[in-house]
Amino acid sequence: MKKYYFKAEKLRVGYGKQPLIENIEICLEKGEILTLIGPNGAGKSTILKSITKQLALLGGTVYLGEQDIGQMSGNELSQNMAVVLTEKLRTEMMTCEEVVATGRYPYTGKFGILSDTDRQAVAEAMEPVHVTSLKNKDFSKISDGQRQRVMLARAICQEPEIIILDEPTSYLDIKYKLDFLSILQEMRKKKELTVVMSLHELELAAKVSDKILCVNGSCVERFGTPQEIFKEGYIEKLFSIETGSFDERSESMELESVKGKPEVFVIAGNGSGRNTYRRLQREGIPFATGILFQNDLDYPVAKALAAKVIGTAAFEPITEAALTEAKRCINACERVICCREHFGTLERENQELFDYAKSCKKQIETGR
Ligand SMILES: Nc1ncnc2c1ncn2[C@@H]1O[C@H](COP(=O)(O)OP(=O)(O)OP(=O)(O)O)[C@@H](O)[C@H]1O
Repeated sequence: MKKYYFKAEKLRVGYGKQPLIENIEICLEKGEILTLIGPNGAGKSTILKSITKQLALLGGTVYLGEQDIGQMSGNELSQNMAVVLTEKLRTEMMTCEEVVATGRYPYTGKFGILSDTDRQAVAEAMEPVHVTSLKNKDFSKISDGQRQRVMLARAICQEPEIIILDEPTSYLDIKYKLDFLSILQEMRKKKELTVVMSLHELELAAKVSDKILCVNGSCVERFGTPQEIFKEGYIEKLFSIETGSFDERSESMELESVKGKPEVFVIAGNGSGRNTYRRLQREGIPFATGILFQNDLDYPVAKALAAKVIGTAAFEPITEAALTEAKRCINACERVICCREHFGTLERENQELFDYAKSCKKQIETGR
C-alpha cells in the first residue's frame, strides 16, 4: 500500500456554517507537487486556507504523516508547513530581510532572537529568489512581484516539509516564474519538499504538477495527473469558456474564430501559419487553411481560428480527396496566402496547391 505524506479526508470547507465544497479527498506522497485549478471564486483559496488552519474546517481531517493537523500546536505546524497566501502581510517599517527572518520564528524561541544558523538560513533563502539586493528596503515600498519573491524567501527559510502557496506566480515575470518553478523542483529533489498551490497559469500547472485538483465552485470535479486532467474539451468545460477556446494538447488558448464563408485560403504547415491565422482573426477575415498534418504545430491554432481546416492524418500520405477539397476551397476564395518558402517531399500536394492558385490567377501573398 502507498504511504501518503499529506492526506485530506472528507473535507468540508466554507465560511460560517455554510459549506462551499464538500467531500474533498487528497492524497500526496512526500515530494509531490499538487496544483489547484479552477475559475475565479471556485474555492481554491478557501481550500488552501482550510488545510492550513487559517479557516476552521466544517468537517473532515487533514493529516501530515500520521498526525491530524487539528491536534498540532501552531509552532509544531509551522516547523513542518510554510504558508504563502494572498492576504497582505501587515508590516510596519520592516525591511525585506526582517520579513524573511520572520520565517525563522518557529525555531527562534519566544523572543525571536536569530542565531548565526538562522541568519545563514535567511541569507540562503533570499539568494535563489533574487531578493538579496532588496534586503534593506522597506517591505511596504517594493513592487508586487518583488513582494511575492520576498514572501517565497520567507517560506523557504522556514525549512518546511510542505509548502502551501496561493497563486505564487501571479505577479512574477516570465524569468521569475521559471526560476520559481525550478526552485520548487530543486527543493523537491534535495529535501523531498511537498507542495500544494493554486495557479491560474494552466500551462505552468501542466508542466510542474504531479497531481491536479479541479475545483468548480461547488465540488472537486477531478483529481489526477496532468495527463488525466488535460483531456480534450475538459478545460473549456471547467472554466465555462464560451468565447475563444483552449487546446489541451498544445496547452494554449485562442480568441474566438471568425465565422463565415472563407475569403482567404492559407497554405501553411510546419508552424509557419500561426501568425497569419492570428492576424486574419484580428482583422475579422474568415479563412480556410490546409493541407495540414494533424500533428503539425499549426493544426490546433487552425482548428481554433479557421472557418475551415483541411487536415490529413499524421505520418500518412496526403489523400487525393484532401487535395481535391483544398482546390475547391481555393476556387471559392479571392486570395491565397502562402506561408511557406519550401515544401518537403512528403507534402508535394501543398506545392501543387500553390501552383494551382497561381494558375487560377488568384491574388497571392506571402505570410507575415
Ligand atoms: N471571507 C469570506 N467570507 C465569505 N465568503 C467568502 C470569503 N472569502 C471568499 N468567499 C467566497 O467563497 C467563494 C470561493 O472563494 P475563493 O477565494 O476560495 O475562490 P478562488 O477559487 O480562490 O478564486 P480566485 O481564483 O478568484 O482567487 C467565493 O464565492 C467567495 O466570494
